[in-house]
Amino acid sequence: MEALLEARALSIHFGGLKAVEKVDLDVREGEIMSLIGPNGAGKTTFFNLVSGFLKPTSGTVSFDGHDITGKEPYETAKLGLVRTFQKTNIFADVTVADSIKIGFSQHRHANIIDILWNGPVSKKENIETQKQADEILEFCGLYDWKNFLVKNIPYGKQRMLAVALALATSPKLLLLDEPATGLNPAETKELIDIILKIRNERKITVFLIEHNMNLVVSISDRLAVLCYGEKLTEGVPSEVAKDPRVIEAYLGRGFRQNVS
Ligand SMILES: Nc1ncnc2c1ncn2[C@@H]1O[C@H](COP(=O)(O)OP(=O)(O)OP(=O)(O)O)[C@@H](O)[C@H]1O
Repeated sequence: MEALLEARALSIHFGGLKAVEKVDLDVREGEIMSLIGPNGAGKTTFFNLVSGFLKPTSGTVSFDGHDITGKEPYETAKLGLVRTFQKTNIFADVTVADSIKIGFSQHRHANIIDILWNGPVSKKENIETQKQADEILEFCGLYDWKNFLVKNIPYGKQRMLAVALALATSPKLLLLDEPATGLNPAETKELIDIILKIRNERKITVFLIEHNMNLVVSISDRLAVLCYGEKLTEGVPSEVAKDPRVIEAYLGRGFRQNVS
């Protein structure tokens, strides 16, 4: 499998703090890869670096054959690298259906006159957008909530909406930052099924940060482990779980029990 995302010697220092230090990491096309590590290990900072929300102190990032080092988030998103955030950052006062339609708007071809007068290109696109929006809502288990205001749907559904919004942009690589945070067991199970479908049916590569070890181990093809900004190791979950350095990093956090 080819690497879709390649970080090489990627570093960022905040004053004296080496938040990410010389990390080499590949995410291969078609895989589900997880980035794990104790609190403060540098996981979110690493996501911010590869998605353009932070500029590296040194090192490079390439995505789908493009050097994206230091590029802005909208530029990486245009190339197909799209992320969600730990906290939901979605519009609260629009309906679920409308927020998804906003996600599709970047793909429209109708010009402004055509849109204002609902001309033939706009009409066709509206029908198409409606169809695609319904399909994504169905895919993410949100169809029954489509006419609710975002602020009135359960928290777990808001988290799924963030995933649906990212999917609406047709990404090649989806970065999910702690998608299971705050979800109950039933919602977590639903999330696992949806992540697997995103990769298996939509063929989208998934790279996630997650503290829920049962989730990580059950869906990931490979794991990379960060600790104090450095990559400790990477590999298939069963191997990583046996690595003494990983056990040491997680000592007292129940990592081994969760994966055996
Ligand atoms: N903008 C910033 N300025 C200064 N320090 C920062 C900044 N962003 C992150 N840090 C520090 O960098 C380190 C790594 O933080 P980061 O949030 O990436 O860790 P994490 O592995 O995602 O942690 P968690 O699992 O708790 O979310 C922490 O010590 C954090 O305080």
